[in-house]
Amino acid sequence: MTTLSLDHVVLTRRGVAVLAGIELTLGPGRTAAVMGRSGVGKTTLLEVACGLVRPDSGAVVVNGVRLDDARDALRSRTRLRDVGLVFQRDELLPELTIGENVSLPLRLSGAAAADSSARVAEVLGLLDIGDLAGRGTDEVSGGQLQRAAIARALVHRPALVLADEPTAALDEATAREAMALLLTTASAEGAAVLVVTHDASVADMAETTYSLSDGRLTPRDR
Ligand SMILES: Nc1ncnc2c1ncn2[C@@H]1O[C@H](COP(=O)(O)OP(=O)(O)OP(=O)(O)O)[C@@H](O)[C@H]1O
Repeated sequence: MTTLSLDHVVLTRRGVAVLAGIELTLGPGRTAAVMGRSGVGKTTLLEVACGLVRPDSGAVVVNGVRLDDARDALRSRTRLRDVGLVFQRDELLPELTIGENVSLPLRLSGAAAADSSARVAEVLGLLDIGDLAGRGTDEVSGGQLQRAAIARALVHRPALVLADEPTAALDEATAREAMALLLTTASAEGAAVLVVTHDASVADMAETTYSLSDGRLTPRDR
């Protein structure tokens, strides 16, 4: 089954066709990156892919659920259950520990505390931050914080992980390390990954890379 399918997706904002016929499919465990200059529509593409924003036309299917014409409740449920999201920064809650932050998607989907803690420990271990569960978000490095954000995106075993400039706040070496961990851990768990970034060295770590311009995706040579 296809994990993410965007079929002729069109979205106009303020008279500009930000997405002008996007075609993209990703299967389980596959990874893709989208590059493009600032304001070209990369974040918008992710918002449409997770059902947060409805396109004007075209079909968006995530893990077998058609989102573009689904009711709000189904779009929210699908996003909670089937999608993991990673952003650039400032996304972990400072009043919770690293472990508590990572457990949130599980707790929100109703998992029992005991089941959650075993899975949280597992996924923190996969990202090599198993010893940081009890720390506050201000007691770890930027790279460790981003690993925790990746752990949180993966903890509920989503079919699809969407990442918006996930390494932009990190130095080059830490960025590559975090991106490699995101791609390998997600793929090993069978999740498809779509990353948007302006950083070619980060994008090139995905199996396929595209450029977004004038509302369209074109495969990028590398
Ligand atoms: N909620 C909104 N309402 C109207 N226009 C918006 C909205 N969000 C974004 N836009 C516009 O849509 C276009 C695409 O924005 P988007 O954030 O997707 O770009 P981006 O490629 O992610 O940019 P950056 O790399 O700077 O984050 C921009 O022209 C932006 O001003």
